[in-house]
Amino acid sequence: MRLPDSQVAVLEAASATEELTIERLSEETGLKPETVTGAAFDLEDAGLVAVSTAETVSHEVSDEGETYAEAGLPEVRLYRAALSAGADDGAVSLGEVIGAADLDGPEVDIALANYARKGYGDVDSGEITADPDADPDADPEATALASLVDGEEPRSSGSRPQAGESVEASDALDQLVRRGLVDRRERAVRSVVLTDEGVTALMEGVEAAETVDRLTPEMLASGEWRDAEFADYNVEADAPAERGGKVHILRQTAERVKDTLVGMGFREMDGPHADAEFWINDCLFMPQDHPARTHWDQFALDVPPVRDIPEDLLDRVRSAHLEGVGDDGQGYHSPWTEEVAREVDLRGHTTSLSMRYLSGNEIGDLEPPERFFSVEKVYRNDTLDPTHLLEFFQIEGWVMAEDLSVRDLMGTFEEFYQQFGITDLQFKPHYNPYTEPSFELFGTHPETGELIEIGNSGMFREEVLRPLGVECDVMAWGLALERLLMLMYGFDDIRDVHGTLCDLDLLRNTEVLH
Ligand SMILES: N[C@@H](Cc1ccccc1)C(=O)O
Repeated sequence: MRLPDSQVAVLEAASATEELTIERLSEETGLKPETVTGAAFDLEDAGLVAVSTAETVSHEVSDEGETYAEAGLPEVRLYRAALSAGADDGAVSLGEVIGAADLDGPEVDIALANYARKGYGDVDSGEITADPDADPDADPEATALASLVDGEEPRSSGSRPQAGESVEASDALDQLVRRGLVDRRERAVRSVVLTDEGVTALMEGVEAAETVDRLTPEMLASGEWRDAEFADYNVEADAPAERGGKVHILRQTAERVKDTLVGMGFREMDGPHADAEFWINDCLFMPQDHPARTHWDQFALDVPPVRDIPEDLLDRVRSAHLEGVGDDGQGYHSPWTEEVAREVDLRGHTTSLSMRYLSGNEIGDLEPPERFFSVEKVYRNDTLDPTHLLEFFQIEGWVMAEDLSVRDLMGTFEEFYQQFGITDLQFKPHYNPYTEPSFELFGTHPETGELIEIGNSGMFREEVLRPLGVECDVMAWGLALERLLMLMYGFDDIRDVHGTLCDLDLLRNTEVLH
């Protein structure tokens, strides 16, 4: 890494374990404090050091304070002289004592102003008395002044006493400030510590760039700027990354899927997430004792049963289950009750929406040709693993037309997936209670090369279509949006995009192209 000299010097002088003040770094680098501060902030911008600021108060003895520290405070000198003159026994002449104390000019007023205040004695009508119990050696102001002159800070901050410091010492210091014997300075002390990145940079090696990256007041003052070679302004330098909010890639891809299907002439379906088992299962000719209907697979809700199921449709579906459809149709020889049909589950697939639309229940009776889709959430009580969550987005779709064949179904998938760059679809014969024939769809994972199941499909059977009142053919499917995403972006664990384990970099950096 190449950095301007001052930054290299500060980086090398800084510690990873101890915060060093600008002053200390200035001593160590031989650079001016302002230069160190500027370099420290630049290094902080680059993430190599952290700069912290503490407000501190310091005290400095003024010239007058220095004089008194040496000669004694005027009031103390007055007291000693008064004692020598016997003022502890009775009032003596003030003039004499002042002369003996060697006070002149303003010192006289200062001595008199502080003498009585500090309990050394009284001054009245040209005479002075001294309190024999007063102890000039213990004068708090003199003590505080002496320790400041010795370079000790009697206290560290503020005008209030700090822990471990007497009120007396704090008051004494305030008095000294008020008397102009001590100057109080409040300032911000900045400290610098290396960050992990800074340590890494040092280990990898930093070099001083020969060029100057900024004009400083010192360079202007010294004329050094005339010979300096200035670094080019680097418009490609890394700027701090700004991350705004972003629509989740799953949502973005869902939108793209919707656009694609709309482009293929489909209309969107909409409907309840919690629905009657009737729409989720019974219309689909799933026997009421079908394993996927148990609560192991679908989430059952403990809510009142659904009432508004069209009676005639209910009768036709019941009859399909019990007696079958058509002259040689066979129903299931298993029990079927309306109570079960009216129970409410979280939908395990959005084929419930297809049933609602195909039955004419949503937007009235439909005439072929028709195409509908939805990209919506479904819920299953699956065991969590890299390809299963308790909920996922299903791309539901169907085409209603005269004389449809499996070729139409395959051709539709090829056209759809091609728009997402997936051209190696494989079809496997499958079984669904509601479609015949049925196919599972597979795609190859771009990273692992594994075949991944991406959907399920088929031609709805008579037992489904006749009770719904549909006379022509309907081909249909349910595809997993998350699996499509896996093939598009190459991640191999669904939990990378969903939930607490999600891969934030993947979510931040993946571009969904429309
Ligand atoms: N409902 C099926 C998908 C599907 C829909 C329509 C016809 C065929 C299959 C599933 O969830 O897997």
